[in-house]
Amino acid sequence: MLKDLNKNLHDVKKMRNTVLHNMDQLLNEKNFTDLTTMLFGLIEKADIFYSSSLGPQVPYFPAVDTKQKLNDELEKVENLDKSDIHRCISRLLLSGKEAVGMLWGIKLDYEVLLLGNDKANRQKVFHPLDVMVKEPASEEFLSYTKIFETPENVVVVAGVAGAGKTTLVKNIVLQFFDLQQGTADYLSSFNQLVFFECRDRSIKELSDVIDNHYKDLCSELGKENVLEALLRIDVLFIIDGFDEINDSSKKVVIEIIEKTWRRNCRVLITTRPHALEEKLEPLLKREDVSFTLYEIMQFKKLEDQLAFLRRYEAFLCAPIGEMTKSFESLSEDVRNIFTEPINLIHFCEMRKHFPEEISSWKTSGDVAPSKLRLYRKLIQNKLAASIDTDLGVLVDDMFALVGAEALQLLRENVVTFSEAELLAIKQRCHVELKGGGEVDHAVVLSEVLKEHKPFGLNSSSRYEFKHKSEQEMFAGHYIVQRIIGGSADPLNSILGVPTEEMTRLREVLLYVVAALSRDSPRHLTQRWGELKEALREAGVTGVRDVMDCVARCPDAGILGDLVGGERWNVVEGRNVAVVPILLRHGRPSRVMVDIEAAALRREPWRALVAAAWGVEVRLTLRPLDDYEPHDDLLLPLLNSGVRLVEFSGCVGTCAGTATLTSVARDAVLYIRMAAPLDLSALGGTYEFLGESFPARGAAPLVPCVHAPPPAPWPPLPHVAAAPLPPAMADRGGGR
Ligand SMILES: Nc1ncnc2c1ncn2[C@@H]1O[C@H](COP(=O)(O)OP(=O)(O)OP(=O)(O)O)[C@@H](O)[C@H]1O
Repeated sequence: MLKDLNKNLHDVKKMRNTVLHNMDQLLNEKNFTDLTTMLFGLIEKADIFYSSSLGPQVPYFPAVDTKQKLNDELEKVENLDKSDIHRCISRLLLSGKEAVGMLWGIKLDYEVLLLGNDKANRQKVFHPLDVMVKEPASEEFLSYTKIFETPENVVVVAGVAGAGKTTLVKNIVLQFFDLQQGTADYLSSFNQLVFFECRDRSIKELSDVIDNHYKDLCSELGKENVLEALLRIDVLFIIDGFDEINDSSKKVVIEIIEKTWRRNCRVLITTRPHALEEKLEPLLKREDVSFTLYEIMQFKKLEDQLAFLRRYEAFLCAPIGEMTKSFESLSEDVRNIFTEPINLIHFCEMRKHFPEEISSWKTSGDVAPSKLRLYRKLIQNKLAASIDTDLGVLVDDMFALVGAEALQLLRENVVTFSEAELLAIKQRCHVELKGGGEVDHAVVLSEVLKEHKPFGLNSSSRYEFKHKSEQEMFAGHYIVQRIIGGSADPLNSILGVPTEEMTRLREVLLYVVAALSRDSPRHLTQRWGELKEALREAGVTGVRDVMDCVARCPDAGILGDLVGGERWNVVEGRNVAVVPILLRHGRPSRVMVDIEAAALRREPWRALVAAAWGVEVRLTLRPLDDYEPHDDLLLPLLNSGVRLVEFSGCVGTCAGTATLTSVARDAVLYIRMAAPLDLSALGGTYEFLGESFPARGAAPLVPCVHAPPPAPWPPLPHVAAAPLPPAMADRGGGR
C-alpha cells in the first residue's frame, strides 16, 4: 500500500515538473485537468493508506479538508479575474508574439511587384537601407538597424515618395517575428510589436488595433485588458505613412503617443517630409514628446544601385547580369534619377516589359513618359485579343476615368477604398466600344489596382493603386490631359481642393509641371500663374524640392521662379546642372555649393559659373582635411562676374591665389595651403584650415581668425604651382 502511495506521489511530482518546465505543456489545458485528477487520486490513496494503518505513530490525515482546500484553490484559479494585469502580461509573454507573428508572416512574406503579377520574397529582395540623423544635421550615414540606439522614445524616419519607408518597416516587422532565424539583435529589447498603417480608415481606437493583433487573447481577456498589459512590457509601436493620416487614424496615433510615455515603449513613425513640419512636429510638440529624426538616404552610388537591382533581377527571371548591364549602360545623367527604390523598381519593370524604350533615353527627362507608355502597352496587350479597333482611344478614355478617380480619392485623402467603392468605380469605368461591344472595366482596373488584405483575416479586402506615387501619376496625367485638351476651367476647379488641403496634391502638381514642360510648354506658360499659386499652397517652396524636380525633368526650369530670391543650396552633384536651368527663371540671393570636390569635377561646374553672373556664391569643397588642391575649380570663377563671398578649400598654386585675390576680395576664406604661397595680395578675412603648409613650414605666417591680414605682411617665397613635398605625397597628400 505504501508502495502504491509512493508511486502516486512520484507520478504527480513527475507530471508537475514536466508541465511547469515546458511552455507548450503549460499552455495545454488537458494537462491542467489531468494534474487535477491525479491530485484528487493521490488524496484518495493517502486517505486509504492512513485510515487502514494502525498504531500511535500513524498521523491523522484530514482527507475531507484536504479535498476541500484543493477544490477552493482550483476554483480560485478558474475564477481568476480576467482583468488581472499579471495574468494578461504572462499570457502575452507566453503566446502573444507567436500568434501575431503567424498573422504577419501570411500577410507580409511576399510582395507583388508593381506591374504584372511578379511576386518577390520580401526578405530576400530587401536592400539594407542607410539613414542619416537629420537634426542636428549630420553627415554620418547609419545602417537602419541603429535607429533604436537613440535615447528618445519616439523615432521618426522621413523619406520622399518611394524612398522605402513602408518596405523598411515591413521588414522590421518580419525580422521581429522571424521565428526561424530568431529576432534580429537590434530588436532584441522588444517583447512585442504593434504595426499600424495611417492609411487605415476602418480603425477608430488603439484597442481595435490590439484586437486585430491578438484576436484570441482579446476575446478571452478583453481588448482593453490586453492593451493595458501590453503597455507594461517592452513594446515597439510602428506607425507607417503619417502623411496619409485621416480623421480616424489620427485618433489612434494620438492615443499611441499619449499612452507610450513609459520607458518600456518605443514608437517608430514614418512619413514623407512635407507632413513632418506641417503635422507631425506640431502634434508631437503638443504632446510634449521629443524625438530623433532620421532621413532615408538616396542611392547615390552606382554600386548601391546595382546591388539593389541584383536582388530583383533574380525574381524577374531576367538572365543574370542583363538588368544591371543595361542600367550601367545609361548615361550618368539618366542614372542619377534612379535614386529612390521606387524608381529602381520602375527601371526593372521597364527593362522587363519595354527594353526598347531604355536605349532611347538620352536625358533624364526621357524617362517619365516611358512609365505611362508601359502601362498603355500592357493594357493594349490585354485588350488586343478581343478588340481590334480604336485601342489607343480606348486606353486614353480609360486613363481619363482612372485618373479622374485617382484625383478624386487624393482630394478626399483616400488611398484605399472598399469593395463597395470599387464597384462604384467599376461602373464609372464601364466603356462602350463603337459598335456596341463593352469592355470589361476590370481589365484596366486590375492592371492599376492591387488588393490590400487587412490585418484581420476575416475582414473584407480593400483596394488601392499599386503605389501611391502611381495614383499621383494617373491623377497628374488626367490634369495634364484636361489642360492640353483646352479645358477652360480654372486650375483650382480642376484640382478641386481648398487652399489649406493643397498639400495633398503636392506630388501631382510636380508631375503636372514636369509633364507640361515636356509635352506642351505653351500650356505651361499659359497656366503658370495658377500653377505657381497652387504649388505655393502645396508647400513646394523649398529649393530642394524644386531642384529634385528639375533634375528629373530639365524642361521644368520655370520652377526657378518659385524659389528666386532665396538661398539655393547645392549639395548634390546632380543639382549642379540644375542651377543654370533655374537661373533662367529666377535669381537667388546666394548660391551655396557645399560638395565633394571630386563630385563637382564630374559636373558642369563651368556652366553653373557662367550662368551665375552677378550672383553671390559660397563654395565649400570637401573633404576639408585633404591636401588635394582645388585650384582647377577656382579658375572658372576668374572674370565670370561671380562674387565669391565665402570659400573653404585647399589652394596649391599661384593661379589659385590669384583667382581668390580677384573674385574674393571681401570674402571669408577658410584655406588649406598645399604649398607655401604668397597671400600678400589677398583681401578679406581668412583662417587656415588644419595644419596649412606655411604654418608648418619655416615661413613666419601666423594664422589669423576672421580678421584682416596683419600689416606689414611678411614676405613668403613665391612658388609657382608647387608640387606637394615628398613627405606629404608619400602619405597620399594627406597629413
Ligand atoms: N529597402 C528596399 N529593398 C528592396 N526594395 C525596396 C526597398 N525599399 C523600397 N523598395 C521597393 O520600392 C517600392 C516603394 O517603396 P515603399 O512603398 O516602401 O516607399 P515609401 O517610402 O513608403 O513610399 P510612399 O511615401 O509613397 O508611401 C516597394 O514597393 C519595394 O518594391
